Amino acid sequence: MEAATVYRFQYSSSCIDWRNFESKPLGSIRYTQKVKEDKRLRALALAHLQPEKRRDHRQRSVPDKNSSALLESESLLHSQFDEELVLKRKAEEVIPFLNGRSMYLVGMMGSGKTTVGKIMARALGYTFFDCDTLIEQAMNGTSVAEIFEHFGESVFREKETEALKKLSLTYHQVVVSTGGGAVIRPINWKYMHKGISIWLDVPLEALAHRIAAVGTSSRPLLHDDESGDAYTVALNRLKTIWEVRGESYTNASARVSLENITSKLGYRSVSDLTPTEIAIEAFEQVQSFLNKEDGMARPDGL
Ligand SMILES: Nc1ncnc2c1ncn2[C@@H]1O[C@H](COP(=O)(O)OP(=O)(O)OP(=O)(O)O)[C@@H](O)[C@H]1O
Ligand SMILES: O=C(O)C1=C[C@@H](O)[C@@H](O)[C@H](O)C1
Repeated sequence: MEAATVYRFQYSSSCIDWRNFESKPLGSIRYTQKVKEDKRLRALALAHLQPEKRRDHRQRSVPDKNSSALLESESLLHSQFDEELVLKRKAEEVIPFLNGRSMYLVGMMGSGKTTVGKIMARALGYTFFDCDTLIEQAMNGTSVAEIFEHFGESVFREKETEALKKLSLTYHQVVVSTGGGAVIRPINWKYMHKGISIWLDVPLEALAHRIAAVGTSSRPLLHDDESGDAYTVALNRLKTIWEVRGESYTNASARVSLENITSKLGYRSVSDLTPTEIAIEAFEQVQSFLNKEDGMARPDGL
C-alpha cells in the first residue's frame, strides 16, 4: 500500500473529497532488475509472440546449430524480446479493443495486485489507483490497520464500496488494485464489472512466503495470536480466509493463474515469475475475455 497523499475524509458525513484526487507517480518497479538468462528470454518470447512471428523465429534458428547466424539470432532475441518489449506489444494489441475500459485487479492479500497493476497501467497509458490507499486518504491518512482497529471492518467495507463506486462511475482508463476482500460484497462486483476484472490467482504457499517476508503490520486480517514461524502463521490465516472467499474470485472476467504461466514458460516455481511476465499474461487473458465477449455480442456468433 502507498502513503496517503491528497485525500480529505469527513467521517461524520461519510464523504470522500475527490476534488484533489490524484494518483501517485508510477514509480520505479523493483522487479525489472530481472534475470535475463537465455532460457527465460527465449521461453518468454516464444510463449508470447504472435504465432506467425513464432514460426519466423523457429525457421531462422533451426538450420545450423553452430552457425554464426544462429548466435546472431540468439543475441537478437536478447535485445529484441526483452520482457518490456513483449509487454508493450501485448498492451498495444489490447488497447484498441478496450474502448477505454478500466481494469480491476482482484486477488488475495499479497497476490501482487499493486505491483502488477502499476506495470499494466504504465504499459496501457492508464492511471493506477490502489483502493486501499484511496480509503486511507479519504480517512485523513488513517491506515487500513487503524481503520480496522478503531472503526471495525464494516466501516472499512463501506468505504471500500464507496471508493469502487466512485472509481467506476467517474473514471475511465484506470487500473485499480482492489483490496483482497473487495470480492465478498456483490455490490462491488456491480461496479467492477463496469470495467474488466482480473483475478491474480497465486498459490497460498507463495502468498505466505511473500507475506512472511514483509510482515503483517499493514494487513490486519492476518494478525493472529497463533504462535509459530511467520510463514506457517500466514499460511494458516490465508487458508481460513480462502475458504470463505475463494469462490468469489471466480466472478472475475479474467483469471491469471501463476501456476499456468510457470508451466507455460517452463519455470520450476511460481516464485521465478517476474511481475512483468504476470502483467503480460494478464493482457493475454484480457484478450481472451474480449474475444469471448465479442463472440457473445454477435448474434451469428462469428
Ligand atoms: N511476482 C512477484 N514475485 C515476488 N514477490 C512479489 C511479486 N509480486 C509482488 N510481490 C511482493 O509481494 C508483496 C505484496 O505485493 P503487492 O503489494 O503488490 O500485493 P497486493 O495484492 O497489492 O497486496 P494487498 O492486497 O495486501 O495490498 C510485496 O512485498 C511485493 O513486493
Ligand atoms: O483481504 C482483505 O480482506 C484485505 C486486504 C487488504 O488489501 C485490505 O483491503 C484490508 O487489509 C483487507
